[in-house]
Amino acid sequence: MASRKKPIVWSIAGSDSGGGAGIQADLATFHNFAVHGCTVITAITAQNSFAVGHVSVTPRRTLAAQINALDSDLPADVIKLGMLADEGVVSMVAKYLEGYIGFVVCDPVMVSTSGGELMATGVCECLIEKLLPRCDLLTPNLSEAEAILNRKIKGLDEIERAAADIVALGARSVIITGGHLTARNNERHDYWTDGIEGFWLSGANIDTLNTHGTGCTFSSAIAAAIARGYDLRDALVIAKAYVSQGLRMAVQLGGGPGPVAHVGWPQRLADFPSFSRRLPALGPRPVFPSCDGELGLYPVVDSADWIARLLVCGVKTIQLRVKNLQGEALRKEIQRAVALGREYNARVFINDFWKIAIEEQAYGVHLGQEDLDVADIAMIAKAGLRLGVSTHTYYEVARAHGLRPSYIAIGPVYSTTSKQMPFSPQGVPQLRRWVGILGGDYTLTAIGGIDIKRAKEVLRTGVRSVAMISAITQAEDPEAVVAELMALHEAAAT
Ligand SMILES: Cc1ncc(COP(=O)(O)OP(=O)(O)O)c(N)n1
Ligand SMILES: Cc1ncsc1CCOP(=O)(O)O
Repeated sequence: MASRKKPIVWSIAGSDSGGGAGIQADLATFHNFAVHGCTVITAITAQNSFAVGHVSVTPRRTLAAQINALDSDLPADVIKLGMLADEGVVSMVAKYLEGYIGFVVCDPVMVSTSGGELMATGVCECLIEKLLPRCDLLTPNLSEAEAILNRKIKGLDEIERAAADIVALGARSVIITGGHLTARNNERHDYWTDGIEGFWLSGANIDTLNTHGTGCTFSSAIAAAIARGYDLRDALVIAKAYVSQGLRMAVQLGGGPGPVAHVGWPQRLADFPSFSRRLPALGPRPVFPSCDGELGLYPVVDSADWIARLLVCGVKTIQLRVKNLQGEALRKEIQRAVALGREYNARVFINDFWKIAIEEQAYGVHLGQEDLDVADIAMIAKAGLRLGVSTHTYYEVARAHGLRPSYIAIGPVYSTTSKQMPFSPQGVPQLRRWVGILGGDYTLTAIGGIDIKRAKEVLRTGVRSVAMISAITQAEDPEAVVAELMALHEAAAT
């Protein structure tokens, strides 16, 4: 028998006869994420787009039989919890989870979009006491967060406190979704925290009445992405993009709010959220100048001598990436690099040292994700420097997108020996996907393990720039390699 490769996700939730939410939305989502969905149906609801007419909670024996049937044959990689209806269901699920070691996402479903009660009174306390401590992630909307905390949350400014308080009740982490909170800068903002770290995901404010199944779809998309091996932060970004896409494409099917659409992996940048550590300020973001066209071949080198050597060859984009100089020696190296850039009319980016780059009026700076924690981004923009940002994952792209930089670097495409990397190579298919999502809005460059042979396949993805260290700096004849690489870039551009 073939071994199983497809991850299994269970949905323990209620059936929505209208097909827009509950188990039905979860299975549609699992299908789009190419995971196998198993179901434990906690209740049968008779509902349409107007109202929940009837709720029949699954008898205990039937509930237990479903769990046992799956547990013995189709064990879950991830479990998603939705409508848990009453205390008996919550208790039985909590008991099962005591022995379960996988990831648990809980959407604390309380009220349907049409206003119908989906959780009996008093069950919330039971959920907090018995289930919260076993939830890796809770995904309440505003009213669910208020019910859990038993207090009103008065707006975006109170969300961080509320999320921390929910974590203090026992959940490992929480994301409060912002669909019912006021929009800011025409975006909706979700906040995640595990009580130590926190971040905001801000996505387009989509004006639609067809929001039925949003919470179910969001939580099941997170569960599916985790089962597919994504880190939680990536899973949140992907799931938010999936829901935004679903809201944008949703159509009204009955007389009331229509269901969120389930139309595959998100593809459009407009659906992707941006990621930021703080709630985005009101008003416009800092603006960075463009790179004046495609970057082309982009050597990353560790000295001004290398810059001089490669600019003579006609290279038009280059980065000074110095790791072993400081003080006056560092400043002198940067000054020389900037002067060479002016002399050869080339784009010289300075890695890491953004303050000196500003003082020396460099063409641009390149920052990694850790640098973003400490750099004064507004100051770089105000000084008129270009900004390039490294990205390795979905959430890092979401973070870069929040800054609207001059270019985004995507890597590592292949494994690299030039830098210790906590990330697996993204591969050419994922690079192609990034080109599809980002290419219309951002100047891009691909980096990591690329040599002449690989550059051909990398350029075939549509990316118009390849950044490299070792293939150039460790070549026997760097000038010849650069000439060949520049020719490849030119051919790809025509
Ligand atoms: C074009 C380009 N892409 C990525 C990087 C990596 O930058 P960073 O993440 O800051 O890591 P270090 O270069 O500092 O090791 C880069 N330098 N250039
Ligand atoms: C700095 C950096 N960031 C992502 S991959 C990488 C190293 C690229 O070096 P090489 O081209 O030698 O693989």
